[in-house]
Amino acid sequence: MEKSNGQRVILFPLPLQGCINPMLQLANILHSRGFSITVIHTRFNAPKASNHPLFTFLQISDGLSESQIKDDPTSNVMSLIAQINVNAESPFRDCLQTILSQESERVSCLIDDCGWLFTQNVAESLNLPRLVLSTFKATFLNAYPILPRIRTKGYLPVSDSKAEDSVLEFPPLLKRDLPRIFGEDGEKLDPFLEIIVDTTMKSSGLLFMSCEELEKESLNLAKETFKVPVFAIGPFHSYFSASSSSLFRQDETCVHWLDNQEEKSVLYVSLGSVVNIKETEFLEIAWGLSNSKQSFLWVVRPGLVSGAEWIEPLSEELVRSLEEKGKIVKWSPQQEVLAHRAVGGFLTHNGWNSTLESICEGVPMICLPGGWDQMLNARFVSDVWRVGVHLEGQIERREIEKAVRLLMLESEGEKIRERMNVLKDEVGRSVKDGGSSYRSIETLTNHILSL
Ligand SMILES: O=c1ccn([C@@H]2O[C@H](COP(=O)(O)OP(=O)(O)O[C@H]3O[C@H](CO)[C@@H](O)[C@H](O)[C@H]3O)[C@@H](O)[C@H]2O)c(=O)[nH]1
Repeated sequence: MEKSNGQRVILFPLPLQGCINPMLQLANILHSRGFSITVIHTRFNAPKASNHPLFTFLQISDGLSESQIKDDPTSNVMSLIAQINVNAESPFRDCLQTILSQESERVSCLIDDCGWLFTQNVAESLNLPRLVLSTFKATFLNAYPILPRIRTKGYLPVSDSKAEDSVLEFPPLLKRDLPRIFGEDGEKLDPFLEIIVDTTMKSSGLLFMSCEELEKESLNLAKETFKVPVFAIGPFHSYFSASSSSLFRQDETCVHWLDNQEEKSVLYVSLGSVVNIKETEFLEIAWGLSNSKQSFLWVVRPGLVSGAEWIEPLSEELVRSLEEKGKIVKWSPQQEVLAHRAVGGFLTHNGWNSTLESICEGVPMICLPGGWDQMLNARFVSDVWRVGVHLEGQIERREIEKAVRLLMLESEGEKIRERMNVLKDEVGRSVKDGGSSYRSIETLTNHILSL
């Protein structure tokens, strides 16, 4: 850490793994620039304070009952976040007020997730500047003001003949991606989107875990759309690993298992912390992996398969065949896995963190997005950067086997890998001394000090 600058920043992540990881990376970045850090967090999905001894952690009530928390909370993330957004406002205000009245250091600002709906009002009422962290790609947040229009424009439902058409308002999205962005009750999103756009425009700045090398135009557009200073400060994964903020116990045995595998021979498979799949889809993935005859490390998060505790839908015969070439774990130290010399591909749901981590480690992808921003990230991976193969939603054993073999064995896979190495180097330069994100962090530091 640089010498303390005598100022404190308060951070407030949304209680989801994909939002906690970038917020704690931001905490590390700011701490290295001399800021003291306080993290306010809910009881649900509380980060492990003991992994971050340099920061102060304060827990507030989220108003969720024990049964709500036990009852697979990821099964409806939207409704969960909506509830916490109501329940946590008053405890958050009390907590912030107490910090401001007791803190000996100057509190320069609050930085919280764009998914919090009440924080801008609370911060304003306490005269505290607020900055917003988007844990999505800038291109996706830029679409928030126009998503309601796209939904009602007549693109939905999407006919087969139009599925491959581009969504002109939202490139590089294809019309076939839209149903999985809006889900069944897309109109319910509108009020949230409106509040997020409004509160972001009232904020003192907008941060992205991204860099100019990945999305210069979108970052410029974000400045125009939200009319606030924009800082692209990532991806800092190689400096501050996301592993330290893992909410689940990471199975370290998979790293020892990887140690015994050949260079770039293993496909890593993980669908992140939120996506749920049907049992039939789970079995298709299992057969696809088994039939591909490639080695794999597969994260099956308890709760991933709807209606199942873990891997019980797999027959003994299928487990035996899977174990010949692969290993299944409940949760992995993902960054360490992606950085391992034995890993040669990543079958992913394209959450923004997983997508960035894969790029940082130069691992080409097979895209199986579940919904929301993942649809857009997957299009960038397959159609724009061309560093992955898109399954186009076909969770079907032959398609999976074909994609795995293409990526891991064929010359087309080799070309994808070469492009990924180029992208990895470009993105890697952004966070090095003098790179675009490095400079953006300097500007951000000065901005915070000037608030
Ligand atoms: O076995 C595992 C699997 C994942 N991870 C980590 O968990 C995070 C997962 O984040 P992400 O890839 O973004 O996926 P989600 O957990 O699904 O993230 C949610 O939040 C993201 C950021 O807002 C969005 O991009 C996603 O669509 C949304 O589902 C990453 O840092 C991974 O390294 C592990 O440590 N071990």
